[in-house]
Amino acid sequence: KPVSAYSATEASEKAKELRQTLSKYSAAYYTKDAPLVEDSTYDALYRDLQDLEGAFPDIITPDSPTQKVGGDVLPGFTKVTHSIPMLSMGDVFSFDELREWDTRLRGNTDAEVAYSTELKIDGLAIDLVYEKGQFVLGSTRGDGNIGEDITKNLLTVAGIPKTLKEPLNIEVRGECYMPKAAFEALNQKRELAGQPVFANPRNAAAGSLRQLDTQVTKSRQLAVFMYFITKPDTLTVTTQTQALATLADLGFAVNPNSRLCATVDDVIAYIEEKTPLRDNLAYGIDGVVLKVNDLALQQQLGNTVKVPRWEIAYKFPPEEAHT
Ligand SMILES: NC(=O)c1cnc(N)c2cc(Br)sc12
Repeated sequence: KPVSAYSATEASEKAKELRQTLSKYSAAYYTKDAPLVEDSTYDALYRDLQDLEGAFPDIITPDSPTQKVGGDVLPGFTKVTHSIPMLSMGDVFSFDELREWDTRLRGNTDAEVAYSTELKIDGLAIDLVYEKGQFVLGSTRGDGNIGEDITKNLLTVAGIPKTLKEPLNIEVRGECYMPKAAFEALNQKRELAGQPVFANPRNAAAGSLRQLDTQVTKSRQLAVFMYFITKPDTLTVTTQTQALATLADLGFAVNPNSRLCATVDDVIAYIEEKTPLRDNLAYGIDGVVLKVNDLALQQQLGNTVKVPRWEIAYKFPPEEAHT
């Protein structure tokens, strides 16, 4: 029955039952040679638990299979070890924090600092590998080092060329998302079919991509915005703005709202300009990303244990609950 039909108590009981069932199934899957159920059954129950937890966050328990560190790799998917870790990103929640971050960064280098300022798409990170211009491997972020092979599913997603305009060996990263209109239509359909609805477009995109049934993925109208080339030295790309232009030239969907900002004041002006447009965008965004534009300087600044020093996400205040 739809998640919206559950009372908090029922949701908590149903979640407990799902956790027990899922851990029984995954124990059998990983320890015994014969799984107890089809992957698709496991995935469906896993998603039901995710949907319930999405609608009733306080029923989430630390031992829930959905809470494994860094997003566990679902059974049924081949694992992919990323060539370069897919790090997450630090974030700030106010202009004052953003200015502090900018001051600290400028204190770390004598070089000129300019920022490529980009919208933070509310989807899930993906990695795409091309060999001689052919798309050969697509994967999720997973825990940052090991993700899931979702190549077949990504072949159904708009904005991902199967063949590049040049026979390049290249690896690119971006965000896969479900457009708001597709999200609304999907939830209406699920509601009518008595299936649990998705809590938000990001969950819907994740659930649609991490599907073992590619036909389901194909039906979900997913799209991407690409924003990162992991091996730019194979190209004459030395800045992030050039990387974005190159991605577009190669046939990838690139978000049109990026801007080169010379100072943090320019970034704040960009944020103030873009924030009111948020509700009119065809896709969800949850903030703005600043990246040091010069790629050599990014390397020089490096990463902390968890996140790069050369980029930060300014997160929008949580949107008032949609009625
Ligand atoms: N434009 C960007 O760099 C960008 C956009 N949307 C996102 N969700 C993310 C996440 C990381 Br990590 S970077 C980035």
